[in-house]
Amino acid sequence: MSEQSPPLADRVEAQLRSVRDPKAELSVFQAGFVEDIAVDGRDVTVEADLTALNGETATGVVRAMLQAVNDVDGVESAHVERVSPSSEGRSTVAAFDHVVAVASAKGGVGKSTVATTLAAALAGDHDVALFDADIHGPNVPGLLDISGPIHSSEEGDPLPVRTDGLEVMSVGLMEDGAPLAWRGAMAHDAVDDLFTNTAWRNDDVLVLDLPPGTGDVVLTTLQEAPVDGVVVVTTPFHASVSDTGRTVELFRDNDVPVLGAVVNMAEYVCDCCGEPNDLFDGGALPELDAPVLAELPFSRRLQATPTPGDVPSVVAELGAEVTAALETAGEVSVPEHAVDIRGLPPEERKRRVRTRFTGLERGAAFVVVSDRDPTPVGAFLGRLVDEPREAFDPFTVRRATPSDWVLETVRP
Ligand SMILES: Nc1ncnc2c1ncn2[C@@H]1O[C@H](COP(=O)(O)OP(=O)(O)OP(=O)(O)O)[C@@H](O)[C@H]1O
Repeated sequence: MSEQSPPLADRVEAQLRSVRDPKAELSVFQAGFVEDIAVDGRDVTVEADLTALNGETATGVVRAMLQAVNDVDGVESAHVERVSPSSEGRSTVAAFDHVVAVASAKGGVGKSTVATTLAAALAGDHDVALFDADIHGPNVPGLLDISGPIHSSEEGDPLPVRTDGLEVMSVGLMEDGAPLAWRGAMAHDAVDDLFTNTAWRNDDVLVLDLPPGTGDVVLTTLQEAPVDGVVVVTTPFHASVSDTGRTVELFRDNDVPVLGAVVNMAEYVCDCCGEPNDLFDGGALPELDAPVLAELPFSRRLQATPTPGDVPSVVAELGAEVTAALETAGEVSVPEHAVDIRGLPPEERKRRVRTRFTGLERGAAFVVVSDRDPTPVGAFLGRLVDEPREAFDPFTVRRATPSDWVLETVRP
């Protein structure tokens, strides 16, 4: 605060405490909006960072602040200057403890609804950020009832919009609605730029709302970002579940761990009689090779703007399931007979593989768990038993987590 005229500055500050953040019911100080109060004679300038508020709300808060300052005895002129915060102390994607992506095989199944309500559920216990990577249909701002523009920090980094402690970034927050007109590389570069440079303050969990489908943008994002796992959203409709099954397979083939599935619009509970009704009459559904994390009903409550930390119980349960899945997503279950060479020096890796493999009977299963791609181990195994690589059948290598690979074969 300025050193000039402390008594007037104190009175201005006291008066400003009556101005509230209309969304959070906090004073503008508690909400962290007031950066500085400068008093020059009878002129007062309040510096305020209102980047967390949408345009209309911010204008209302500025008006209320001006009114409050003007009401203070001794003030001749009042000004409110909007300032940008600094990126200092903020982090980028790499800083998050967990990154969870929400995907769907097709559009319109409720992917963005699941992403936003999941973020709101997790926000009860964590500092959560939500990134809307859906270039052509960025629905997240609408679902959360927030709007842009996106502000930049003093360093020029894009700042997320804050709503009840949840941080949100979306191309849909850009002022002129440009994303809808973007195509291909331009759109991809814009999202990439936002994804890489957004200066987050929250750093526990980042929820990523992916575009629908399994196009290049989706796969590249999943492979480039430090994603712990994906939640896939489907409706309980035969074709939707089959498509989702293929999506799960594709993610696994591309080394993306799948945390589980959300079956959305599972049933509709009648407002009048409370009777649950199926919305889709598809008979028996195909098996999904992923655990079902939640079955969400079709409900008007799920169409309403979610409140971070205060979500319907079915969504809170989804949050708990995802939290539990994230805890184990970084772990790979090592079969008892596997050779675990993670973290070992090169010579020790070779020694363990040699000892175990040469001790096996023909036809016995052999499994290696490694912290790097163990494909070259195939040639080493061949030399050990003087067999060509083709003699190893089956021979599979899969990336079980972002940092664990599993090699499975049989001694020829
Ligand atoms: N469980 C539900 N109960 C009631 N309405 C729902 C539910 N899930 C989704 N909706 C509604 O369905 C519409 C589409 O949902 P949403 O935008 O989440 O789908 P999406 O899969 O993200 O779509 P897109 O493919 O456009 O990204 C929205 O109006 C949303 O409010």
